[in-house]
Amino acid sequence: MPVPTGRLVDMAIIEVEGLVKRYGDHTAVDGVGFGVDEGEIFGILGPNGAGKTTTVECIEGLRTPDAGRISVAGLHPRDPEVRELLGAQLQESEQPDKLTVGEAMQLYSSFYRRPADWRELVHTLKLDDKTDTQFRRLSGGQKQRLSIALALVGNPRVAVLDELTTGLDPQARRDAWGLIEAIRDRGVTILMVTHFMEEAERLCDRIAVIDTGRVVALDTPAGLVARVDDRQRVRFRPSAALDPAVLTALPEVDDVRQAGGQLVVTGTGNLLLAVTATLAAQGITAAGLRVEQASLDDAFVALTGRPIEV
Ligand SMILES: Nc1ncnc2c1ncn2[C@@H]1O[C@H](COP(=O)(O)OP(=O)(O)OP(=O)(O)O)[C@@H](O)[C@H]1O
Repeated sequence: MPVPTGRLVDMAIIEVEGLVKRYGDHTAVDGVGFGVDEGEIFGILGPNGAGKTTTVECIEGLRTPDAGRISVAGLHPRDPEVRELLGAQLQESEQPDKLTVGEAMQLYSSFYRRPADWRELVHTLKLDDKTDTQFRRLSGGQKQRLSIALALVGNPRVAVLDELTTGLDPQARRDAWGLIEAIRDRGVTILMVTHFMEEAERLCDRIAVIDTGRVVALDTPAGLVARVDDRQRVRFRPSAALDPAVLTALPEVDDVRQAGGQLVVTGTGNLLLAVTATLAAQGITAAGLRVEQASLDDAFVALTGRPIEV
């Protein structure tokens, strides 16, 4: 009898097939499927309300799917063993106000058979000097770091991070990215939910783009961008007010966005010529005109028909 091969059989630590979850009449997750390989950082990227959190909550065993199949290391999400091998950082992870960092770490350690050394984790997450600090006195970045430490205290094989960097300032976000990479380097597989393109592009080995409850693409960041390789972006400051409809009417143009005082026009073909000719016909000059290559943002627009909204 042939031995089954292929990534899903050999390597996927999380397998999701045909996942459906409804809330009343609303189908929040509509047939989602993907496999997460051991050791990778796998991103679920999509706009607000796309069904990302619902998907990961089903994987974490927190919600019961209406249809489909999920396995975590070959186990059902509700299998008690999954609690030992999957560490979840929840989107809004609050702790009792008066609980200190050290108390929270000790409490969560007690839930697991083989907990990590919590003091070492606190050190890795740069919370050493906060072990006696109450939760309510932590900054936003410190609370986020504590939530990662709590997700890792059970020594999981898989960490699920949901919108970990939302609400953080740019420096704290970059620090969190470094931490996520450090966690992966410890051999932990990471499933992360994000709606930040830059974050997905920088961290993820592969990304499932989810829109209105469906996976619209699954690829490496470079693979997603390559799908829209012929796409370009023209950026400029118009010398006078310009109705974006004049540009969106052009066959070369897919999207026009205002970014500060600039217009950002995305499209294909001879986009630059089409835009500059239209501006000239309107008697408008374009200051600081730049042409840029496709990015993950463009791939997202191409895949979903609209920019991601944060
Ligand atoms: N408990 C619930 N009851 C009813 N509707 C819900 C519930 N949880 C989520 N929804 C709806 O299901 C859809 C998907 O929500 P979900 O939180 O999974 O999306 P998301 O992609 O994670 O978005 P966000 O980034 O805003 O968290 C949304 O329309 C949301 O309003």
